[in-house]
Amino acid sequence: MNIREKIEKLRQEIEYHNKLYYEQDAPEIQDYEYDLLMNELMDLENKYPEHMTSDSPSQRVGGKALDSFSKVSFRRPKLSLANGFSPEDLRSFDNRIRKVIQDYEYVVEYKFDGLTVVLNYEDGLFVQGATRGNGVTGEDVTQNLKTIRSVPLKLKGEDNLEVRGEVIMNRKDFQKLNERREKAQQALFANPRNAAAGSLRQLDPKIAARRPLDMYVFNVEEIEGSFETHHQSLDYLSSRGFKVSPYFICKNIEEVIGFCNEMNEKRYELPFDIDGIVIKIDHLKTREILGTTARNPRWAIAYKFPPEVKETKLLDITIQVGRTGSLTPVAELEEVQLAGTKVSRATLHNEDFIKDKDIKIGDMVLVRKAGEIIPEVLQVNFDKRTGQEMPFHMPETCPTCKEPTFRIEGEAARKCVNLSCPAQVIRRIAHFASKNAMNIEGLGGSLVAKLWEEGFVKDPSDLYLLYERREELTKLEKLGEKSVDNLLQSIEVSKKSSLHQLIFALGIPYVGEKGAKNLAEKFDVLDDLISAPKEELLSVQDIGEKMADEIIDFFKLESNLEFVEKLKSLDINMKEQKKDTGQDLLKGAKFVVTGTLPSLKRDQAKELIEENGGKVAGSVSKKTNYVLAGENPGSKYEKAVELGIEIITEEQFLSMIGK
Ligand SMILES: NC(=O)c1ccc[n+]([C@@H]2O[C@H](COP(=O)([O-])OP(=O)(O)OC[C@H]3O[C@@H](n4cnc5c(N)ncnc54)[C@H](O)[C@@H]3O)[C@@H](O)[C@H]2O)c1
Ligand SMILES: [Zn+2]
Repeated sequence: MNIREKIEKLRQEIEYHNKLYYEQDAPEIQDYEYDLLMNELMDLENKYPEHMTSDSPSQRVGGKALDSFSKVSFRRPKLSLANGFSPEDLRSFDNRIRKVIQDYEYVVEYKFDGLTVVLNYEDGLFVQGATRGNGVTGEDVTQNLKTIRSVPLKLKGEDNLEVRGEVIMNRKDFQKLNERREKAQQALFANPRNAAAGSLRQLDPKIAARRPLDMYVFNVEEIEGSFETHHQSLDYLSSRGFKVSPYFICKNIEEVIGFCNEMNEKRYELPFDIDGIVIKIDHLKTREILGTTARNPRWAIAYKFPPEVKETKLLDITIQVGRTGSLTPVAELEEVQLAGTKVSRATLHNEDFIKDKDIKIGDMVLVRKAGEIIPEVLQVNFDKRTGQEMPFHMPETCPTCKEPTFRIEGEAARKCVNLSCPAQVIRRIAHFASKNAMNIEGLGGSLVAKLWEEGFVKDPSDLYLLYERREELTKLEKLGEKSVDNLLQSIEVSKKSSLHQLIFALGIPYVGEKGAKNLAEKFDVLDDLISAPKEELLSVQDIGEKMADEIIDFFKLESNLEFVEKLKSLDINMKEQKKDTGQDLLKGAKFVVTGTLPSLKRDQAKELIEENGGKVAGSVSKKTNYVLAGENPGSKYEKAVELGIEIITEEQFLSMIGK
């Protein structure tokens, strides 16, 4: 790979994670790992400025504002902060400032791990609040913000001002919310930050109102009148009724570093998550002298805490059998507090990992919270070896079904290939019922295990016969009449799930949610997928060799085909319900809506476009077919003229769709 390709690959990887984090509030990797990727990119771009592009993720802030919300344009861009990861980083930040000025003080604040919002007040009344979006355009979440008790609706005073702050969820509230969701068998939030972001960006304010959100303000963005220092402005906000970020004044960078180290130890004593400390120049005139780059102010830096690592004893290694039969070794640990929660188990990935790291039972090991929920063992502390530790070997037979296990050439995992292995069957059924698969509410792992143990289900298709045994079910421990009826009801409803849900539910190895969607787009009925030759599979978006082979192997198995036939006989939907888009008058046409239309609200115009099979984009590009423009259309209009894209009025638009 040459440098340009390497940079491009990093950018794509970062864009992928940006989408998950900013648009879906569901990251796959830990922030720390993301920050490492971003740093690598910025280093390469610094070293090879000839490969710098203005659309690189290193040059932009945040994600994109979703179309489902009204947009808010900011008068001044909402910048991000430069990051530092070590005392050295902080000292070089300080040196850069010292080259320009010599006399200054720092204010340090917690770096709240939540979602940035910008609030506007007119004559002391809260009028509008928005997420940061991409820093230039945010999402209007005023209604949801109004449900947060720490957001003052009326200030003590009739100010016109704009403030910036962070919406967060306190850790205790987060735990309670997840407990409730677990009971209701709903997907859990990975951490308080995602829970806060997901809640604030709910389309239904009633749902947002039920989520325990909190907010801290940390900056005055605009105000009539002026302050000398940042900390005075915070005191002022406090006097106006805002809940303001606590701050501490530091005389020099060594004091700052001391504070960062102290807070790194004590961060979990706070009721909310912080992911670092923000260090800012206090004097506002000094800030002006230092100025900003495209992305960050030069007068501030965010010190990010390293992920917490703890040492503990590895008591034992047990084996978990997954849905596809993979055996995963699990570390059973002496309980430790890690990242604010109690941890007593961690993943050891596979047998190569254990061998490479020379991990033995009885070792003292270092553990870290990786990914989002599951902690991992990093390494052994060899200094503490006593010689009493026991080597570990993966079992030759499956711990659940006792059948022999195998390791396939080129794969890391040892597998139990017995398709009727109870551990696998239970996990397969739970997967089949899960939210993004057939979405059978109320049917989680523990209930599936119980149904299996009591002989109610042997494979997922048996779920659809449960109604015949309603009486028996109501006698099961902890399952009253009401919950049995609810369960049967949601099983019935699940029969109508879309084809892509069904494909995902089948649990074909490597075919995730996205793959299933792409497949369902290409093959309208399941039988077409089953009989598709490899070339045809390869022509589907994002389906590569490996996935194509897995799909073919899956449908080669007689038992899988029988399973599909059984589902058919039970009346399970096998077709993709294409959204009924009326007459498809605008099929595939890409629209951008701009300006104030004479009669339609922007959302209404969007709805009409989509109902008729068209697509709506937020910005004008070469791919745009029509720009629907009203009064005061602004820069999108100019762009359309520049690119020679057809500009239409509301009247013309309405006649296109026959109205
Ligand atoms: N895990 C992932 O996949 C993924 C993907 C994208 C981004 N991220 C994470 O998102 C972050 C990047 O987002 P970012 O652009 O918001 O930058 P940032 O987190 O590096 O820092 C800037 C933000 O800090 C916030 N902040 C909190 N307390 C503050 C205070 N007291 N004063 C000033 N600002 C304060 C503000 O919202 C500000 O926008 C990184 O932490 C990154 O790791 C993670
Ligand atoms: Zn087994």
